[in-house]
Amino acid sequence: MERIMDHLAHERSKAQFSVEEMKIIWAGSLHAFQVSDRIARLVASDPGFRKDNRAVLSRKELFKSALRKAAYVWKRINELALSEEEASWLRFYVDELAYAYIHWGMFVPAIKGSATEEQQQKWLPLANNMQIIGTYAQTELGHGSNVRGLETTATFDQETDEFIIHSPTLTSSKWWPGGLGKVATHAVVYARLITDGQDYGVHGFLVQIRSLDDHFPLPGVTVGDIGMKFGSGAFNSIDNGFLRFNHVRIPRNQMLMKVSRVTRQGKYVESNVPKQLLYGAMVYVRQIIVADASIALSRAVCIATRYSAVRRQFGPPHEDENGKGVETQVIDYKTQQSRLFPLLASAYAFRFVGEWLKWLYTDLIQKLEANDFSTLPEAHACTAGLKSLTTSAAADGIKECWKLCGGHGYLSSSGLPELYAAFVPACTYEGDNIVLLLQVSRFLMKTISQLQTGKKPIGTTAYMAHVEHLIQCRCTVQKAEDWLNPSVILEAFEARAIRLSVACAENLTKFATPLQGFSELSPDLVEAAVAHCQLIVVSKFIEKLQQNIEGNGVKQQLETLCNIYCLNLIHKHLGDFLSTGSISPKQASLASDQLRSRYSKLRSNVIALVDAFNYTDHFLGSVLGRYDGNVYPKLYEEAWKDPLNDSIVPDGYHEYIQPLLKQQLQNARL
Ligand SMILES: CC/C=C\C/C=C\C/C=C\C/C=C\C/C=C\C/C=C\CC/C=C/C(=O)SCCNC(=O)CCNC(=O)[C@H](O)C(C)(C)COP(=O)(O)OP(=O)(O)OC[C@H]1O[C@@H](n2cnc3c(N)ncnc32)[C@H](O)[C@@H]1OP(=O)(O)O
Ligand SMILES: Cc1cc2nc3c(=O)[nH]c(=O)nc-3n(C[C@H](O)[C@H](O)[C@H](O)COP(=O)(O)OP(=O)(O)OC[C@H]3O[C@@H](n4cnc5c(N)ncnc54)[C@H](O)[C@@H]3O)c2cc1C
Repeated sequence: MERIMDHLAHERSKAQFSVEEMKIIWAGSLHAFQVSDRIARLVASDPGFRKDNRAVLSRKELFKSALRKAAYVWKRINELALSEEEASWLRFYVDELAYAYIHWGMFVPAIKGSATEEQQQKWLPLANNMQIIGTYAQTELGHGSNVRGLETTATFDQETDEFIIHSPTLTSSKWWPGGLGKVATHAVVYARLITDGQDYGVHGFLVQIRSLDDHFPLPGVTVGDIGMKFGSGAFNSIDNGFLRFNHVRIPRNQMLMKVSRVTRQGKYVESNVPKQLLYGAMVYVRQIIVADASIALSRAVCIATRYSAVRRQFGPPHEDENGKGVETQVIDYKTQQSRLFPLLASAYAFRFVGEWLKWLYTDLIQKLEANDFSTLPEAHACTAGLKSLTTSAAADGIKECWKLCGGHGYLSSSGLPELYAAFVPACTYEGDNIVLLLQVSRFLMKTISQLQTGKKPIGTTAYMAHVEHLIQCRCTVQKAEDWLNPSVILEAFEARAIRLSVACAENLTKFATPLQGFSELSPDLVEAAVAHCQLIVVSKFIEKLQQNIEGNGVKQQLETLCNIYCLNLIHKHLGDFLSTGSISPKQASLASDQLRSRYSKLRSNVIALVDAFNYTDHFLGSVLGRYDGNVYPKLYEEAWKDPLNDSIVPDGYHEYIQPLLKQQLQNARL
């Protein structure tokens, strides 16, 4: 036991940089680090936030436990008079999916984004004080991705000055909204607005669905939970629900009227803001999900890295730091490094691109407030594309981390199965990842077509202004070290991205209609969108390194991580880089050489690099990822805690095992 604890300490002593300074870089600022660190410790030390029994609870127990925690969170927020920032850290570290995620993450933002000032003044105080609990009811049984296909209707009745909300078909039942099944009192419901006999498409409406006195559904409302979801624990603590309306009436002023409104006379009036703002809550949540992706991936990487340093298998006998003969740490196998280190690098890359995306979103909001809508298309493309790219990579990465931990990774106590089950739906919710990439490709094709009109591409598409150069340039790498030059990397990624996009644009012209072309070429368009999004991540990582980064050795570690992130992408997408002529086969081979050498350079720092995430053992929730590396005794201890071990002889022995054994014995005697 002692040896293993010493082992991680030895790993930490090998770090070539200041972990404390890296913690600040990871957190984003000294202030963010201090607040999050304080709240993380507060949560970890409070028995009310225990979560180690989650996997063995039944659905009902799990749900009730999540309700209890959500109420306790609210109590602590008020008792401690936490600021909004501290409160969101508290919810984050409690790490229990519950209705509050949707209430704060979608219901409140939808009101802020789509309601008029007057409506906000009425509804936001109620929501902010949790006098009402809200959900976001968009998706239906029959349509999720195709928002324009939603069937729920909101028909204006001029006589009573009300909207009648109705579910005309089974497929129009709302299906999936979190917190809807058993908790929410109100919902932002997306429905087709019909007035004067005309259908004006999907709009948002604020609808009360349960009584604030006895919690029963209001007349005309049928509501319930949609059932168990994948994995133990994970999303089963939350009540994703179904909802049907039978001619439910709401006052006219509960239509969210920032984008358009209906007058007392039933006239539909558009405001001067773009219709797409109706989808504003999705833009907001997608940028949050990019930050979630870096957190979920970094959690998994932290577990797999610490465990890989503790675990030993095979190998020529080594001497450890105390001169004892030991087997090889699995982290020293090159295959383990080539699977794990790119994931560590990705966690950092996603953190930085998430930080940038948050800036982009804040900038968008400021512009929208000044009636400047010019950056909305780019913000939509970036949030959609990066949400897709980072969640797909993080979900795959978590699964890889579990396999990197061998058999023990499959145990609930490793924390990895639940993390995977909780995160994998991020590839679907807030927009299916493929559907979102197709949105990005649409944006790219539009940008390319506008190049011919002389319109200058801006922001993340600014590189497209150099299309002529990027289409014909040749990569200058001649030796492996050349791959350490950021401008060489950047140009290779820009060349690959634009060549894939231009090829799609040219091929699209060969079809009878753009629609047909888009449909036939959609796999290629998705690849072009991925290339563009990877370029954004790469360029934001490189930009981060150009900032003033303090701390002993910190910048050097980030440079190595950036190199690994980029070179591994080249390695994984070699087909793209070679087929577009962005690099040559010889240069690809030099990139692989450089990648291997970066792994060796990173090796002694990896434990410190995951320590820099500053995750408490409570938050990690993993025996394999414990800070002290004391894995085996704790695994044994955890095993004893399983309810099956409550009794020596299992329940069912007398009914099913003993008679069987006796029968066999009798048969043998006959
Ligand atoms: C127990 C816990 C244990 C452990 C925990 C451990 C770990 C936890 C780990 C992770 C979990 C972490 C966090 C979880 C937190 C919260 C999660 C909780 C719940 C999830 C909540 C989910 C909510 C939802 O899913 S809500 C529903 C979302 N739905 C969608 O996203 C639908 C997707 N579809 C669309 O967006 C659209 O329909 C469309 C695909 C865009 C197509 O629409 P349409 O046909 O109308 O559009 P066009 O293509 O014609 O485009 C028209 C035009 O508009 C532009 N456009 C489109 N969208 C937008 C937009 N959003 N903003 C701006 N502009 C937009 C488009 O580009 C076109 O423009 P042009 O005409 O110029 O081309
Ligand atoms: C855990 C979880 C929580 C959720 N929470 C909420 C919530 O709070 N509120 C809410 O309103 N919704 C919620 N949702 C619903 C979610 O937003 C939708 O499931 C999501 O938008 C995907 O839509 P879909 O299910 O209709 O998938 P579909 O669109 O039916 O996708 C099925 C398949 O078809 C493909 N596909 C679809 N369209 C195209 C196309 N045009 N081109 C190519 N391929 C296509 C997809 O790639 C996918 O492979 C939640 C979902 C989950 C899993």
